[in-house]
Amino acid sequence: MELKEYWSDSYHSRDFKLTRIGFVAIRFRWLVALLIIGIAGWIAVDWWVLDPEHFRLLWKVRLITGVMLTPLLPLSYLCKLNRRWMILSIYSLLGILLAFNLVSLWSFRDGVAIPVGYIAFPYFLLALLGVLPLPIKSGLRVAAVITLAVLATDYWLDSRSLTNGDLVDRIWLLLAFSLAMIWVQAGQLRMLLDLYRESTRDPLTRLMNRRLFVRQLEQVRHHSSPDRPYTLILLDLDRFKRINDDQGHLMGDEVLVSVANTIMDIFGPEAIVARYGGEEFIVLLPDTPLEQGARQAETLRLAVESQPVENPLEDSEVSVTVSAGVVEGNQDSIIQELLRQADEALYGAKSRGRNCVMAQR
Ligand SMILES: Nc1nc2c(ncn2[C@@H]2O[C@H](COP(=O)(O)OP(=O)(O)OP(=O)(O)O)[C@@H](O)[C@H]2O)c(=O)[nH]1
Repeated sequence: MELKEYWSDSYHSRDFKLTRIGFVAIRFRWLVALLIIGIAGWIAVDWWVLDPEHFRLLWKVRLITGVMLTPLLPLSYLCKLNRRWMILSIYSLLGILLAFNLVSLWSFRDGVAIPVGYIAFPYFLLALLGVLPLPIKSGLRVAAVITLAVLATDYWLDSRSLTNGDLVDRIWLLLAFSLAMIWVQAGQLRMLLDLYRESTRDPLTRLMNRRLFVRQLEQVRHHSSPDRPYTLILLDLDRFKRINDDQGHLMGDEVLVSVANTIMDIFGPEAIVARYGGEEFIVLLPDTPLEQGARQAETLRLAVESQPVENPLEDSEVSVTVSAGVVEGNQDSIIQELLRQADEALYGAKSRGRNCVMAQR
């Protein structure tokens, strides 16, 4: 994982962004549910610990806070749909909890000793938010909002008694808890990204796997229009079994990696390339009509044919060729049907003697 991926989600792929938001939504929902139970349940502790006057006010404050948190539960289902809902949900949670913190501390303005549970609440909140897999930039924003709100509350309520020493002590504690929260959040993010990559990448070629490819294809189909079709190219290495049998599986693997690199070089960053199966690759060219896609497939075929792959173990090289089936899709295409047509076109190319491209409408 690169450093910039820890920093901001603008460096994450669209698919991972959606996956992460889905995880945040689930954890957020659990967090809200636990907070509702915890804040309301704490009434029992208050009944035991507080004098009747404070208890009479604070049980109502706790109940109102619990009621205000409740709409966040259905909101968490919307927050898995896009980032804006997620940000709105998290900051609504912060707003409600910081208001709870303000009102409960204000209720002790008469000089009565504040129970430690109330003093520790913002630090407890920072610790809890560590469960969300947020990038550092988002974590810093959350920490800044909590820190500023807590310092403003302290200043407003304690302005007469807040000495420089107190202030430094509180800032130091908030900083320490904020750093711990960001550290845990970054760890969660890393774990999620590692698992995501493991489950969506082919370990040999590092291309995306079929599962992720089909999801990407569905996205491209969804956003295409009749005047902006897309092209699908299904590629299969010719007589690959022979390479494995004659030169060994290690050389077979070398060939697969080499062809994957050639595909990436020829089609460039706009193309969506995946390892579709053992010696099959698939390329999705958004905004590309069939004729243009077929021309690019032919360029690739020539490139693979002209670049023998060197054997890493001995001083020899092996010639490789590919066959390709090319089809065009639009918004109305059924994904499984499109893939079947591409397979049919590829079969046609193999039947014509291999090392050729077959385009099919
Ligand atoms: N080295 C290596 N071989 C693989 C891998 N995945 C699949 N294969 C091999 O790919 C070969 C595919 O062989 P076939 O399906 O018979 O196809 P082919 O020999 O390419 O023949 P045509 O497709 O008809 O041109 C099999 O021998 C598999 O063992 C892999 O990850 N590494």
